[in-house]
Amino acid sequence: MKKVGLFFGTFNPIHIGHLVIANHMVEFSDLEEVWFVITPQSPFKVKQSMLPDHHRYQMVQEAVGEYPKLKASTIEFDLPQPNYTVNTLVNLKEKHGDQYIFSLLMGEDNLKTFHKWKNYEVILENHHLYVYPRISGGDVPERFVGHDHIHRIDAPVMEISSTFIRNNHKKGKNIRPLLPESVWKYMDEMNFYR
Ligand SMILES: Nc1ncnc2c1ncn2[C@@H]1O[C@H](COP(=O)(O)OP(=O)(O)OP(=O)(O)O)[C@@H](O)[C@H]1O
Ligand SMILES: O=C(O)c1ccc[n+]([C@@H]2O[C@H](COP(=O)([O-])O)[C@@H](O)[C@H]2O)c1
Repeated sequence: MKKVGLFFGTFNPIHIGHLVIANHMVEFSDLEEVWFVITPQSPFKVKQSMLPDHHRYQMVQEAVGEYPKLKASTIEFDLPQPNYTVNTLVNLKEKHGDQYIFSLLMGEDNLKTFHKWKNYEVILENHHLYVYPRISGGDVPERFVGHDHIHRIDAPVMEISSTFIRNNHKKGKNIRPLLPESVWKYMDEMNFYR
C-alpha cells in the first residue's frame, strides 16, 4: 500500500509555500506521494474572490507538472458543497482504499481550528495528520498536543499566503517570486485577481 498525504486547500492560487510543504513531505517523511485536493467550497470560507474550480485546478496542475510525486485531485468537484473533509475521505477510501493509505497535511493555522471540523474525531481516529509550522493567532487546543496521530513537522516557517498574493497583485505589486513561474504566467495571462 502506498502512503499518500492529502493536502486539502482552496489554492486560490497555489503558491510556493504549498509546493515547499508538499515537496518536503515526499522527500523527508514516509509519505510517497502528496495529492493536492482542490476544494470547491471550504466550510470556513466565503465564495467571494474565489476563482472557478477549474482555474484553481489548472494552476495546481501547472505547479506540480515537473514533480512526479505530487498530484492534483478533483475528487471534491463532484461532491456536495460545502466540502467536508470527512466525507471526501470516505469517498477516497471507497475508491482507492485497497491501494493507498491516506494521511492529511495541513498548516498549523488549520490545526488550531481542527476541533471545529465536521467529525474531526473520526478523521483523527482513522488518519494521521502532518502539521507544518505557520505563524497564526491562537493556540493549538490542548487535546491535540502530543496526540499520537498528530505529527509536527520540523521545518522553516514561511510567511506566504494566497490572500497576500491576491491583495498585492491587485495593488500592482510584483508577487512573481511567490508563485511557481508557470502559475504566475497563467495568472497574469488570464488577468486573475486584478
Ligand atoms: N505558508 C504556509 N505555511 C504553512 N502552511 C500553509 C502555508 N500556506 C498555506 N498553508 C496550508 O495549506 C493548506 C491550504 O491552504 P489554502 O489554500 O487555504 O492557502 P492559504 O495561503 O492559507 O490561502 P488564503 O490566504 O486564501 O486563506 C492549509 O492547510 C494551510 O494551513
Ligand atoms: O471538514 C470540515 O469541517 C472542514 C472545515 C474547514 C476546512 N476544511 C478543509 O481544510 C482545507 C483548508 O481550509 P481553508 O478554509 O483554510 O481553506 C479546505 O480545503 C477544506 O477542505 C474542512
